[in-house]
Amino acid sequence: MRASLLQIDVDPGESVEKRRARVAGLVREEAGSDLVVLPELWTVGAFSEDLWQETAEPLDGPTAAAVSEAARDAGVWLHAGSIVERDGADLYNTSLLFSPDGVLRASYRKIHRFGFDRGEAVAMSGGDRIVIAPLSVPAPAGEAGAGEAPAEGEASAEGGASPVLGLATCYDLRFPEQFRLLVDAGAGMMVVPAGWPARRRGHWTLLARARAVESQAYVLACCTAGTHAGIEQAGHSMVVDPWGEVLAEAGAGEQVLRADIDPSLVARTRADFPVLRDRVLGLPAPRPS
Ligand SMILES: O=C(O)CCC(=O)C(=O)O
Repeated sequence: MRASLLQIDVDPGESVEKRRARVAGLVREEAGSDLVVLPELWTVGAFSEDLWQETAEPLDGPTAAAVSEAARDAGVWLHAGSIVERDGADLYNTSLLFSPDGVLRASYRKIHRFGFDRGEAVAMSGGDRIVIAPLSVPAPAGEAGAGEAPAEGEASAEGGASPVLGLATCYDLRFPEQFRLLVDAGAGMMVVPAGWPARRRGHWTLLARARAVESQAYVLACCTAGTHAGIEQAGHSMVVDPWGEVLAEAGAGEQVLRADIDPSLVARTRADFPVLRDRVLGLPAPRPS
């Protein structure tokens, strides 16, 4: 299957409305891809907290409307990055996943809020549940044949695939326990939209690979580019395979990053090098010495 990561420049000189329309156009240009991924808070910026209240929207707000239409026009699965979601008095950093018919199939509220005692950590509420979402990707033209439904995460008898996505957002990448829960829930392809600062780019690329190796899963890590609210963004979106190999890596600026992915590699890696099987769970706490 083909994945396209859209590393969007969140330029403060471009209005939210203009960027929404521009990005919807970029999604349409990815017709032929199977999964398109957008970064975290690409409409307003992951550090533009002064804009969050006025631009917050419900799950069926203007951003969802624009990108679901684009997903339908392009016929792609779309992980639309995240929006500032308003739910009553609360704001959440919420990711949205649309199927190729434009229907919202999953949403995920970022669990770990960044900023310590500032920014997102105080302005937003945190999610309280992990989210996985199965995808079904058709076989490329000419490879279709009669067959059974595919096992999760594996190639189907029709030549299609049904990877299970595990959803996480930016700062979540620092918390391996969340990824272990996603693995246990059946995920084999972690999708991580981000607005990660350039100052810690080394952590971003290292942690994306670490989560792939320890989860024996694909990691699709899609960051923003440019500078907003005075914070230069890391860019360097990556597609990492279950062995930790970087299949594709973007530069620092706005870019469309494409990679061909074989979802069946997840099951094969886990069978050939079955490290997840050797986990020792439920160890007692250390005794005081
Ligand atoms: O963990 C980091 O260094 C960056 C996290 C971040 O920028 C975010 O979650 O928005």
